[in-house]
Amino acid sequence: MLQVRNVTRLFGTKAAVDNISFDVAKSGFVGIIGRSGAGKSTFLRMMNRLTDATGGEIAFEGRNILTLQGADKRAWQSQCAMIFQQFNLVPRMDVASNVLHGILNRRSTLSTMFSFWPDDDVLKALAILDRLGIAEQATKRAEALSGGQQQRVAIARALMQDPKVILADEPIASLDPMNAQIVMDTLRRIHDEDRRLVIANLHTLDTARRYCDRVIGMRDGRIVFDGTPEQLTTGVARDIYGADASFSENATSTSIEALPSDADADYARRMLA
Ligand SMILES: Nc1ncnc2c1ncn2[C@@H]1O[C@H](COP(=O)(O)OP(=O)(O)OP(=O)(O)O)[C@@H](O)[C@H]1O
Repeated sequence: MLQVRNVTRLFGTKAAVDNISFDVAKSGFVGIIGRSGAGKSTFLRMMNRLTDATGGEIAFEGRNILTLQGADKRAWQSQCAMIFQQFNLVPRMDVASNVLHGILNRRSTLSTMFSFWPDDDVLKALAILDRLGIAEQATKRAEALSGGQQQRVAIARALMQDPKVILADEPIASLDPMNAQIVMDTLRRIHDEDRRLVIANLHTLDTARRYCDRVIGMRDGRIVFDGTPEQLTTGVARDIYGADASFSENATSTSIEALPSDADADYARRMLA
């Protein structure tokens, strides 16, 4: 399904992503972990063509998406939806319109300028909101919703594109544990029910273990681990994070069961800074 071959992204002389390769044979839920600056976001941004690669190839269903231009590139970006840490909604716009914006580039500028959306599109947006349990929020301004609800609106906007791939860049990093769980459950359900490939950058180990079929660990732009959640032991995690013996699992936890102690929270701040 996906072949990543020797992909590199340089910023000046520094390699943010350094010659990485991996395959995804069939649709799965893949987590990418690593400390801040490891290259996780840069990789997702290259996949979505928000950032150009310096070298390498990313083939999706046999086609190198790194060389696509113009309409082909836009079509790929529509098949490969992206969800961001900060939701990226239009705060003053109502929730349904935010969701409809997922297909903005498929509709004429004039009709979208006057907020004229075909009934079928509106019904589809409402059905997606209903599926994600937030249909009753459809007419509210996005800014009036909680963080967890806003992220579900962002997921709904992504689903509006009917994407084959969902890229989530630290989707729960701004959320409290309860909302983080709701958002991760939502992403997992979308994968399970629709078989869409999900690749999520995650900053917490317990989330990666709990939700992913496969975890890729990045450090200094390179892949230093690629395995199952079971293989992601504390020792392995210590290597990925470049941490010493004082490394604490709870320091990277957002689970409700494992809220960090003050000491762990302090440690986490230092690790993730
Ligand atoms: N536009 C840019 N210009 C220069 N350097 C950049 C740019 N974007 C990223 N970098 C650098 O590339 C490296 C990888 O950054 P990236 O954001 O991909 O890491 P990350 O693992 O996603 O970390 P974080 O979780 O903090 O976003 C970092 O050293 C970062 O400073």
